[in-house]
Amino acid sequence: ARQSWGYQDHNGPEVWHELFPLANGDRQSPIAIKSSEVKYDPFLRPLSFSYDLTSPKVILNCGYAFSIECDDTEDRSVLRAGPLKGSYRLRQLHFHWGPTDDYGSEHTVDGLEFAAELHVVHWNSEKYPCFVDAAQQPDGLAIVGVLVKGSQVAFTNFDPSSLFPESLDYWTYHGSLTVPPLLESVIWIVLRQPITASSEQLATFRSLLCSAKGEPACCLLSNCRPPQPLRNRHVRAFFH
Ligand SMILES: CCOC(=O)CCc1ccc(S(N)(=O)=O)cc1
Ligand SMILES: [Zn+2]
Repeated sequence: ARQSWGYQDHNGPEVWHELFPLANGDRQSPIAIKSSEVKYDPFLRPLSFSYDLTSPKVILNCGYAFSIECDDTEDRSVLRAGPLKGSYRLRQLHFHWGPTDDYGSEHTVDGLEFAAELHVVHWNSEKYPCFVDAAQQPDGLAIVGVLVKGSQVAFTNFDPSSLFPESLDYWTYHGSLTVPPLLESVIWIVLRQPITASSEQLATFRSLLCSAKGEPACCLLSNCRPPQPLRNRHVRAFFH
């Protein structure tokens, strides 16, 4: 089916509310993180993850990005601890980027926009039977956001933690999917330290097509949603 929404003027983030009223919800993502306004929470624990190299199955164009889809029929690749209660099962990972290396991340830090952003998506497999059910619940999903800045980088394996920076310091807040259906079911864990990608890698992101087969080729030059109102939310920091 043709995508009802996208990132162009006629179907982009500014008009998503017409089809998805949750766009104006009270826990939307991404947000602009202001490090002076975050609050250190001593009860937050370090992140704990264990990823099985055989979990990733396919890489595909999901319309709003390219995503690496994982086998989530059993608890082989999970994220635990951090701000979470229980364990969250790896579902997929994907990136967001912009039309140039100057911006493209979804979360911003102190007004700083990064070249891109990696999202590693997990669902609460202790409380819910599947991803789609979990995606409807306020504590259903846990997504690790990794900021990507432009430059040279080498990474060689599928293990998502190979894309994590050396420091696992993070901010956390309650938010939503950043693309329709914009479900407000996400506990966001945004790592403070960015990773790096080369300009060529970022240009390759932009070569992904958002047009359907047989249609004139149209490149997905940008797939980042701007920051949304914080409303009545606090961002907590794992680090001082
Ligand atoms: C219930 C069906 O919902 C989906 O398929 C959503 C998939 C989906 C997962 C995560 C994200 S993000 N950018 O917030 O990490 C967006 C979309
Ligand atoms: Zn995403």
